[in-house]
Amino acid sequence: MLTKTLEQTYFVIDFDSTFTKVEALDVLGEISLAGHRDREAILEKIKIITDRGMSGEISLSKSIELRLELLHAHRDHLPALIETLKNEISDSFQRNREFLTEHADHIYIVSSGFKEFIVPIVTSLGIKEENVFANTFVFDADGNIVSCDCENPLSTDKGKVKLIRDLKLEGDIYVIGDGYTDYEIRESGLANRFYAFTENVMRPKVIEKADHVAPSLDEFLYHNKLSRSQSYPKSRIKVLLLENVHPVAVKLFESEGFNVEILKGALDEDELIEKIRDVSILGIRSKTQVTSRVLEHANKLMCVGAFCIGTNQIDLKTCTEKGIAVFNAPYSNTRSVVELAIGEIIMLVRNIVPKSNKMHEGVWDKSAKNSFEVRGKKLGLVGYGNIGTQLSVVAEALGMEVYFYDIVDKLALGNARKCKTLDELLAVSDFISLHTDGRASNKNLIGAREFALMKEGVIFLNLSRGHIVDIEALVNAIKTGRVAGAGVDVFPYEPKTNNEEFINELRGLPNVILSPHIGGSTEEAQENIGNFVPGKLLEYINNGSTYGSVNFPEVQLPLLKDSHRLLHIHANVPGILAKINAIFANYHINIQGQYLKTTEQVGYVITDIAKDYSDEVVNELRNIDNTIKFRLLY
Ligand SMILES: NC(=O)C1=CN([C@@H]2O[C@H](COP(=O)(O)OP(=O)(O)OC[C@H]3O[C@@H](n4cnc5c(N)ncnc54)[C@H](O)[C@@H]3O)[C@@H](O)[C@H]2O)C=CC1
Ligand SMILES: O=C(O)CCC(=O)C(=O)O
Repeated sequence: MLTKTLEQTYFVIDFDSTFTKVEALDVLGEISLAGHRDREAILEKIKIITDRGMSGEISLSKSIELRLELLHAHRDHLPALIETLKNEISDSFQRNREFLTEHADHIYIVSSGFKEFIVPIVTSLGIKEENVFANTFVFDADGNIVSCDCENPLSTDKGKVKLIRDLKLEGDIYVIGDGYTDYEIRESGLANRFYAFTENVMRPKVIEKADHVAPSLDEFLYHNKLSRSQSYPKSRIKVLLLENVHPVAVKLFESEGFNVEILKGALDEDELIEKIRDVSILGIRSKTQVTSRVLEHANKLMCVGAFCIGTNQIDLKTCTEKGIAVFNAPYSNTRSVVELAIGEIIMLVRNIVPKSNKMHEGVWDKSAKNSFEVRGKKLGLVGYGNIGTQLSVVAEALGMEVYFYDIVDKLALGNARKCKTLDELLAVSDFISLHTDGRASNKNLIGAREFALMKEGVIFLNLSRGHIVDIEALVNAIKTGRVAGAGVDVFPYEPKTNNEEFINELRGLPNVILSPHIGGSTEEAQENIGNFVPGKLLEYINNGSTYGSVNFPEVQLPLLKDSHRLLHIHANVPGILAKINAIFANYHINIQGQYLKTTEQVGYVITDIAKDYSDEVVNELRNIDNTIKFRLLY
């Protein structure tokens, strides 16, 4: 539908840092200088020379000459170089092989690099060898690379201009490249447009001269309405990742070509309102509040990823009303919380923290008074979900008797005993650990009344959500000795960043372990979450699947193949599916696959159809009454 063949247009594409992610001579240096004692220093020099040449600071011929001198390269190094470059082809070129082969007659690779490595790389993606214009190495009798073919215009300044002039191409010329020498073709008047390619490097001097900036080949193809692998260039889709999510998540989005912004801390409501306007994918952890006010300004937002378990910080109802799918990571950090809880239970019942603090002050206080084993003691779990149940199993392995209370009827694991009421659990337990979710109605679930029901000298843990415990009541219970030790990881108010002071009445109390909401903060958990949540978000963006969403009708869709997928999100009112299908019938469109799932609030209809259909179909679908969001994928 969006394809257009530009019969008379030639695409002139640069190689280094455009077709590939890297500068090939830098890579050759890494290979040829392996084992050289000044390798790093020489490589740095080569990089500087490359950059100076690309940004037009020194002449091209000078840059080639200086680099070849430093390289000490040999013919035998070339196979390894080619192997490396094969893995370094720019992602958007890899994705758009179809464009490269379809337009092979009109695609020219013009580079001041060298044919010896360029030809094998570009021909592997369908470029014609006769359309590759580049330098060639000169070898000495022993196979050392000593120079380049001086007759070739591409080894001289303005060489690309000379070459294009000599080619006498009849038609429009669009140049795609990252370097100043690519822009020079446009400057000379020989090219109609110059696209500064920034997927791998950004050169301000080049960008300022460009007719258009292309963060990926998809953007170039989209701009020219050419056939492409992405219906909408991902470089135009902004991803905002807050609260220091694991770098693996950033990489996953970047390698798909998204425009990613990362911030270490959380943002407050007003700051987020400012940022959210042009954001399509938002990633947060537990601190960022995605309120209805924020969502009012989130006109482009398609999905939110909570890089944690809890989603109480997100206004899920408003997200659903606005057609924004929300995902979380329900299991990835549960083990980490369980291990911390077990560790704290033992530390608290042995009074280790006050003892350790005294030792640091030089006080040796050896005594068994008020120190106990956990074996045979009663552990009461409030909330028997993913964390509560795992803790139940591990605690039993330590010989503890487990009691639990959950508002939902849950299967007891091992020998754990179900309590009928919270009060019953509070009265029986030597240790109480909270593992409920953070729903609003759980606010102050544990307050003065509940502490009064607990055994004298109970050990109390909250690693779930801060608002579940009335802090003032906990402080009183500690001061009166009702609570002999407490482990608190979560607080009603938590600092937004590591630079903000932690202010709380629990500070300074004896035998109280305070931790900065790190129950789930282990390398393992964060890496797992960093893989899991982007996986869900990308499945939704790329394929429409909502499996695992916490607020959307869940569908696991087949991969899209040879068809276009139309995603229609609407308020769940009668008759929408009929209206959608009436439009397909009116336009004689054959449906290749259709899926419908609803929740109380919304309906989600996914329809796969053949590629040939008119724009009116899309317009009519978008305009059905009660439509919340419409998306097209191919
Ligand atoms: N400190 C940290 O870094 C972390 C904290 N968490 C928090 O831990 C909590 C538990 O997580 P999961 O076990 O994965 O959640 P989950 O959703 O699997 O389990 C929560 C359980 O609590 C029950 N529940 C809710 N309200 C209750 C109430 N008033 N009384 C009794 N039971 C109630 C639910 O029925 C459910 O079975 C959540 O609040 C989560 O946000 C999770 C991971 C890390
Ligand atoms: O690691 C975080 O930021 C939050 C962990 C948490 O509380 C959760 O997963 O619910």
